[in-house]
Amino acid sequence: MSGTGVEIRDVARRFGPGAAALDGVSLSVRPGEFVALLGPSGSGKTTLLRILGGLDHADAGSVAIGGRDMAGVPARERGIGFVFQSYALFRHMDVFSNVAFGLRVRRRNRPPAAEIAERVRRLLSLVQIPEMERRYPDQLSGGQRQRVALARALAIEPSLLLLDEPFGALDAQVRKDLRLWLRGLQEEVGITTILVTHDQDEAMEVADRVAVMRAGRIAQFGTPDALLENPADAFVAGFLGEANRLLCTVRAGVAHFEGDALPPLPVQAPEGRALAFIRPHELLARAAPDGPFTLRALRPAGPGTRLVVTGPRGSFDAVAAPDAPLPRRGEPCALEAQAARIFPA
Ligand SMILES: Nc1ncnc2c1ncn2[C@@H]1O[C@H](COP(=O)(O)OP(=O)(O)OP(=O)(O)O)[C@@H](O)[C@H]1O
Repeated sequence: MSGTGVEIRDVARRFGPGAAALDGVSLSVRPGEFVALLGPSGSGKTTLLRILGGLDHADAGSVAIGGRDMAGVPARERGIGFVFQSYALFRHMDVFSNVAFGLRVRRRNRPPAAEIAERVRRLLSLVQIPEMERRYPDQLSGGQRQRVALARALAIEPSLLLLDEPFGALDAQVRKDLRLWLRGLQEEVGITTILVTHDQDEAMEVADRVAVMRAGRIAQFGTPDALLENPADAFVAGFLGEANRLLCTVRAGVAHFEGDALPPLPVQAPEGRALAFIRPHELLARAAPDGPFTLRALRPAGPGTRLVVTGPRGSFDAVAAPDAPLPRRGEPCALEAQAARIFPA
């Protein structure tokens, strides 16, 4: 198995008179890359995945997989493996038959039965459930079912794997284990993978690059680090990671915070009213007898303690200044921003 590149150019899709589900989306995915489509509900993630898979069509624009234009190419001829959250296994078939299904129904290039059996067993051991081939789906846990769904998707040796919230129904710890395992598996087989999720931890943890979607467009496409460090706009800055928001005015390269809540901060931003996004680790709190804030909570207590402080302009997540003693609950304190991302308000 090896991955192919995917080229999406100016794809648009509209389902009715309202806003477009996709409004001019372009994205280049490299062979073997793991890309996450991340965005709020209704931003167009699933629609884009369905168009890639040939389950829906674009009204405009083009999709090429492995350099081949997909216009008019039916889903089953695209060489794509799918795993959807709701993509139930065939309940009347055991695990072996579920995984073998895509090979057995082939009209052309159907491998002989012995080869199918060998391939199915290899896949079941790859997804680490070799001993379950005679079980039926309702005799499996949710995580085991998703592994079978993955084995079934991989059985046809696709060059592209499309995953739509594959772990959505699982509890938090199983989700975490399975996504790390999936990333390892993806590296092992080298298959180009596109994962739809609305869980930013999931996207940031497994993907080489993340496409943040908003209202049918790609707000930003980049590595997890680049998105956190250099968000393209206020939406991405607010959507990814935690951030305190404060209004400010930028004058001569210095941000002056509303109500002088924090000391002025040198910034590189256009003049005028702006919204500052300050990550908790960039906001230092220290005890100050006449400080405008009050320490309300420490969470969790112990190493890496985060502080919650409140003041006239709401509540902020901060960390204790390293050069000062940890403030006590109820004590007045002052805040200082070490860095901020600034966007016009
Ligand atoms: N078959 C359809 N008919 C009408 N509208 C649709 C259809 N499919 C999607 N839409 C609309 O297109 C927009 C994008 O939907 P899509 O399912 O792609 O979003 P999403 O980002 O995957 O959301 P979620 O995270 O909730 O699954 C939404 O406004 C949705 O209501």
